Amino acid sequence: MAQGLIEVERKFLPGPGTEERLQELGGTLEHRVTFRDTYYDTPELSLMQADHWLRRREDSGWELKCPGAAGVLGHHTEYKELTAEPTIVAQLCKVLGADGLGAGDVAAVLGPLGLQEVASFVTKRSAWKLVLLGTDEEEPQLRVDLDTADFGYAVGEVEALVHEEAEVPAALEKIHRLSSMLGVPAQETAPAKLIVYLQRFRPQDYQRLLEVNSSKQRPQGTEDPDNCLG
Ligand SMILES: Cc1ncc(C[n+]2csc(CCOP(=O)(O)OP(=O)(O)OP(=O)(O)O)c2C)c(N)n1
Ligand SMILES: [Mg+2]
Repeated sequence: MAQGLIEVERKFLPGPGTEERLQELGGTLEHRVTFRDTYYDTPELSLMQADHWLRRREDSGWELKCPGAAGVLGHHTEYKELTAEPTIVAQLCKVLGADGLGAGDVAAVLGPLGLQEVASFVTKRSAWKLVLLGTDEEEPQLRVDLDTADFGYAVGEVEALVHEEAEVPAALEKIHRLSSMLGVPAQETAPAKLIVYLQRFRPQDYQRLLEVNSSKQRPQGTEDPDNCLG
């Protein structure tokens, strides 16, 4: 993927008819693929607490997702995806307040930055692409990924990749239109696979993240219907 693209996405819970509906809407199945993701963080989850998500995806390398202008907003998220290792290292040092580690390989700074594996799981994905009828055929084309993780959680995402913030509103409009055509209830949110993994297998870490997010997002004494962990 090109460096620094903005991923705008909305997650949903797929049903048994989702693939058929995608076909009816003119979607084409690009591929079915299986991959392992391993996520890294400090023991205190300093990266996740700062809404940064570092992972190595088998066969495609390192990636750091950093919040875009909106981060998590209502039912959609907006993240920059960094894939060039020197850029990832520079951003890790910035977020973790470390200096003088140079701009080398990510693997070489894991130890010095105190980063260790926090989650690892395999995903089976069917990847679809689709151009909505009635829109110009220019980018952003929409992508729909239907994922099933090896710990039994299935989640879908409608996604557009754009180059700059100015393109985000149009991408969002298309994402919401397609979500509705797929029968996704307007208020539905679905947690990321990693979040469900933490909830099931590292409940204390999950709780820690929840607390940090609640205190960041919620004015004192109000409800939290839209916690950003989904
Ligand atoms: C509703 C909601 N979604 C995501 C986040 C942030 N977040 C949680 S885990 C996480 C990292 C994993 O992102 P995700 O899109 O779930 O991964 P995946 O679909 O496997 O990778 P892709 O192939 O799309 O790059 C993020 C950004 C959040 N706080 N709230
Ligand atoms: Mg995603």
